[in-house]
Amino acid sequence: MNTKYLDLLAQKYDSEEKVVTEIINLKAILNLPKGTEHFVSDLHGEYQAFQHVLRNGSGKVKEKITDLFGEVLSEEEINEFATLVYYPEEKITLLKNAFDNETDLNHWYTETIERMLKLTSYASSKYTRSKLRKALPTQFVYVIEELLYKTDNDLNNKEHYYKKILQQIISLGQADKLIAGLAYTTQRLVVDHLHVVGDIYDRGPEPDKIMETLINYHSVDIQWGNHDVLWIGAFAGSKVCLANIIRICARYNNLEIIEDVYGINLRPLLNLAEKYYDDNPAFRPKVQSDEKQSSHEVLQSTKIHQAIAMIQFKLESPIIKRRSYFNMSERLLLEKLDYDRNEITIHGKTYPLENTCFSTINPEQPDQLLEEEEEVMDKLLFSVQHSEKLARHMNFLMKKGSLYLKYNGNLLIHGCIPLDENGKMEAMTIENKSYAGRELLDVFEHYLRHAFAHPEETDDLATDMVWYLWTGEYSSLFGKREMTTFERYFINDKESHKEKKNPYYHLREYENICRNILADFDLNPDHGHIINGHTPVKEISGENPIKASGKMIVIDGGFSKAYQSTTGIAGYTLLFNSYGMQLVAHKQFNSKEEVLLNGADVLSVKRLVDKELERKKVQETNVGEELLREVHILNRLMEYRYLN
Ligand SMILES: O=P(O)(O)OC[C@H]1O[C@](O)(COP(=O)(O)O)[C@@H](O)[C@@H]1O
Ligand SMILES: [Mn+2]
Repeated sequence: MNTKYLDLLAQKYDSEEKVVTEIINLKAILNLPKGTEHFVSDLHGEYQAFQHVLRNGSGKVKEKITDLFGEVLSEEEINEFATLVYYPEEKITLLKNAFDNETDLNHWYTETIERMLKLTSYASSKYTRSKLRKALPTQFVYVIEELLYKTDNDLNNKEHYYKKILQQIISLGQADKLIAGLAYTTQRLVVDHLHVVGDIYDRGPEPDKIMETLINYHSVDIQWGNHDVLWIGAFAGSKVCLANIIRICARYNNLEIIEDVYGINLRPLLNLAEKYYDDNPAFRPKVQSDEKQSSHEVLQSTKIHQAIAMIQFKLESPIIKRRSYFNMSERLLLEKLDYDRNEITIHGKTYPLENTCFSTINPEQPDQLLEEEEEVMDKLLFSVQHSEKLARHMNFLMKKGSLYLKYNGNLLIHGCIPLDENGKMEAMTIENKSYAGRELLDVFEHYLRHAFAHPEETDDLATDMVWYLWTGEYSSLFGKREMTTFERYFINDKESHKEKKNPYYHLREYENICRNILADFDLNPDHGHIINGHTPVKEISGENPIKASGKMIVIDGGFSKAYQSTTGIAGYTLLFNSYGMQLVAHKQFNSKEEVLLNGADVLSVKRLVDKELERKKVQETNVGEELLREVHILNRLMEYRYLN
């Protein structure tokens, strides 16, 4: 090892004692039980529901409360206490209003703080003291540690002292803050690390708030979903991705995200939309917002929706033409369209067109943008690339995100590994080289990162490739043969709307298929699992989220309200702690207010996916490997510096 490096390290560990202490500390950590990983996916802008799942740790918080107080508290009291841990500020306000004298309130404070301390202590029992300290509210660290680490012996001698501390906290008006601080500490301790298996953006109203939550979260990684790369693509300079995100926002009545949240000026687009489009039932927003929306506003969205959809279709053409290996010529729909007869032939079948809005199309050159359309897109792209908030969110997605992740022996991926009917990994030829499986995903990620690093390039291969990830047949994020957006707007026959899934989606039921995939990623097929999001699990029709004898777990969180009627539940999340994996099914989340008032928890069944024969320790994890490397280096430092 480079002695320069060791000299540098010696500046931090400038005495034998310091090195020894750190080695002992790290080795001890290696023997602690592994921390709990929490997996969620397909959040789709549903910030409130996501918050709830984070705050209750997919049921772990209540489980700990029940372990501790199951004998002494009634179910109702447990629910109430759990709600206090989830939403401390709001719940304290509600509860406080119910007291009519100070003595009762103070009694409640004392009892609650004592319970909270017990809970924090229990939730931290598998961590080091130093880790707990980092999770404590900074202004109370000293006080809490005094209260937490009292032993029975201390109690004999210092009972009065402890009582005094509590009384002081209450009389100084600090009790609310302390309770809330302990509640958040517990939430944080219950989940050590969060995995977001894709699709933070689109459909729901508050993806930006989810991003803020993730930015502030103590430990997280993200596997990009197809919707996330669409946003990354837009920011990286892809106009067709940009047209798509605006189209989806218009479709789901979420244009405020573009305009108010990210500060992107939609005025030029609106002007264009007002000029060329009128009402059109196929383009009215799919979801009406809760607040009363004026019919004028709905009409505006409907017009914008058409304007941006037509721009999108036009922008697809040149990419399909310049990238023959995308194999998408069947999608050159504007050119196949018979404008006189108002019909189109797709895959050999001719369909009449409904609800058309082709007033900006020149049938001779259907993919040509009007000058005005071009101008609008230039302005939009400028605005997108200069949104400070969007830049922050996209940078975070890039920093914490990847197309797939190998973590503690498992493979996390939003969509799929493209397979043929025989289970062989499908190869895609890019610039005369062919790639499949892990190699293909690595190439995709390489292009995506390149596109992001070069936002000024709008028509290069890397930028086109981001769009391919959204919609191409060999995309590991899309996982379908083609996207029938055009058909769903303009063709009545539902047969034409079907999107054929990659064979992966039926082959992933088989254990040998999953084993092959794990092996392709250099993971141990005996121990590893594949964890997918992307496709809602239709519990209603008996679909099992655990497939291939437990090798495959599909956790589409089902947060998206628009999809809940097809799944029958709100969705699944996954927990992986030292004892094994648990799949948690969530019932529909209605509102925070309902939880606050009725203590109703949305959680239900748990299914054991895998039970560790022996409790898994930190040393068997990714983090453990890191720590072992550190120990190795410190040992070298010890020999080099202090043992000679
Ligand atoms: O429900 P909508 O808005 O029509 O969207 C459907 C489109 O969304 C997709 O399902 C992709 O989104 P998901 O990743 O959430 O499945 C496309 O395959 C499909 O064309
Ligand atoms: Mn998806």
